[in-house]
Amino acid sequence: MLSVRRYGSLSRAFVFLGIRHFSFSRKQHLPSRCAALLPRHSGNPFKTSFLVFPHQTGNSGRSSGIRHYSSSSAPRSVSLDNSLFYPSLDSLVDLSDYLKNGCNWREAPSCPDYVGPISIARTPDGRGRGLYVTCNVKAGDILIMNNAFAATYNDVQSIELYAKISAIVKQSPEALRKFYCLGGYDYHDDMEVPNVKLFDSNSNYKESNTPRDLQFDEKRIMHIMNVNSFEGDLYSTDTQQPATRLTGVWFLPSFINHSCSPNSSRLVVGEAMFIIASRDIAEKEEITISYIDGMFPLKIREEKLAAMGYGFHCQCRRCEAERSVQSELKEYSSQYHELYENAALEVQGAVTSTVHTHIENCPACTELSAVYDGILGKLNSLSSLTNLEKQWILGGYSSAFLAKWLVCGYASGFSPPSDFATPQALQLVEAMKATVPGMLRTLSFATMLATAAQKDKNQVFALVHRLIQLALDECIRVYGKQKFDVVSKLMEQSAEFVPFF
Ligand SMILES: C[S@@+](CC[C@H](N)C(=O)[O-])C[C@H]1O[C@@H](n2cnc3c(N)ncnc32)[C@H](O)[C@@H]1O
Repeated sequence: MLSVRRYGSLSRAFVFLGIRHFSFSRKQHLPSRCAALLPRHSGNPFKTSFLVFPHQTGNSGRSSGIRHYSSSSAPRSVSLDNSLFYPSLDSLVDLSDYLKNGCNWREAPSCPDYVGPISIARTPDGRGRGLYVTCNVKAGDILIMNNAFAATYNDVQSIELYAKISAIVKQSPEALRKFYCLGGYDYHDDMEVPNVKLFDSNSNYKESNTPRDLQFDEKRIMHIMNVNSFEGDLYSTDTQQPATRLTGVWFLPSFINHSCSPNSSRLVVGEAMFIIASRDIAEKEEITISYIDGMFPLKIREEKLAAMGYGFHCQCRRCEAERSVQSELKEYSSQYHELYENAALEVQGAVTSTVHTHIENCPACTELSAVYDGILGKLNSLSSLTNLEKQWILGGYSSAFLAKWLVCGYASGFSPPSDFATPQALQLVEAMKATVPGMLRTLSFATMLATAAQKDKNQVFALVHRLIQLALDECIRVYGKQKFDVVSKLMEQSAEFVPFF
């Protein structure tokens, strides 16, 4: 079955095909969500037999930005960066079978707790405490594997979660002590910075000055739970089964602050949360995750964060850069805002329909595509922004491109492929990776493009190669470094996911 979720008052439809992957975010406490089931699409035309990798000889064609490829400049043979495939997790836990078999949460392996090179420290700018890396780490490195302190299933109101937490902390002063370390009560007053080892079950760390006589305080516990819980959907490989919603509190991930251009991603395996570096992170840099789906323009991101009830105004570099040109982008931002929901419904219709939907019947997708072209032109003319800042803004408008691209793709059965794997599409993959790395949506888009491009013998080789590299690279940012056969299977599976929702 294809499950469709409507997202609170914004009525945004979220469609997942394949029912294999999960989405996981900070728990949203304000609007309630309901789930509905729709008939399953008769088949995914994007799913194809998977990529043949180019010969691994000669020079790498890896390039750093948005490029135009001409057949004369295209290298005829390339090598792939083998470091993308090395398994660094093997000694801790082997996720290979779980990942290759479609991430069925009911078959998730048990994962040990693991605390990587991290420390907790106060942020310099009033965001409370944060997590920092204590050495340079590489994209794909696992920073944390943390089993849930408490977790519940399909517990929309978190009533069971509260009961579970209460029972644990009433029984164990140690658990109460750790729980009270999380922010959420008397928040900005003399907030303690606990030693990270307190949360490392593999450490013998003992506190020298353990606070005494901590009292069970219902309000405080509820508040901490609300500020720190995550929720998301888990899927089984039985496509008739609706998603199961997991809600829980994980200690160390609770110290991670939000950024709209984060450097880490989350992966949930059973009840264990993995925090994976989704970029290279330098020693002493703060670890950040996105509490929301960050692939939206500023105004929508602000709305989403406000809806979560945290009450903070994001001042990350991406938000500040976008605010600095808000007046120049206003027209596009408002049009995007107006059109997005209808475009989402049109894409949803195209994906679920058993007959091909034509783009002429999708006015919102068509108009949104013009908004994308407009924003692209505007960004090119803005000299006050760096290339990276432009990519951040473009990444936020990615759905404006993807809506029409997907409808046309579904209508044509993805033929001829050269129509779809264009330098402009590649440019967007690069922007999405630069904006929120480690997103399944980007992996899926890059994989579809690479698969399509590869089918066309006339396609410029450098473009195909670059797309494959981007997809491989995104795969380790979503799932951590895995063996080559696992990465290959994950990429194949990712093509079943609709890269829009
Ligand atoms: C899950 S906690 C993160 C850890 C928290 N800083 C602490 O010291 O416990 C979420 C809270 O951190 C703060 N926070 C997280 N990201 C922020 C950001 N980008 N800007 C301002 N405050 C932020 C907000 O107060 C939010 O309610």
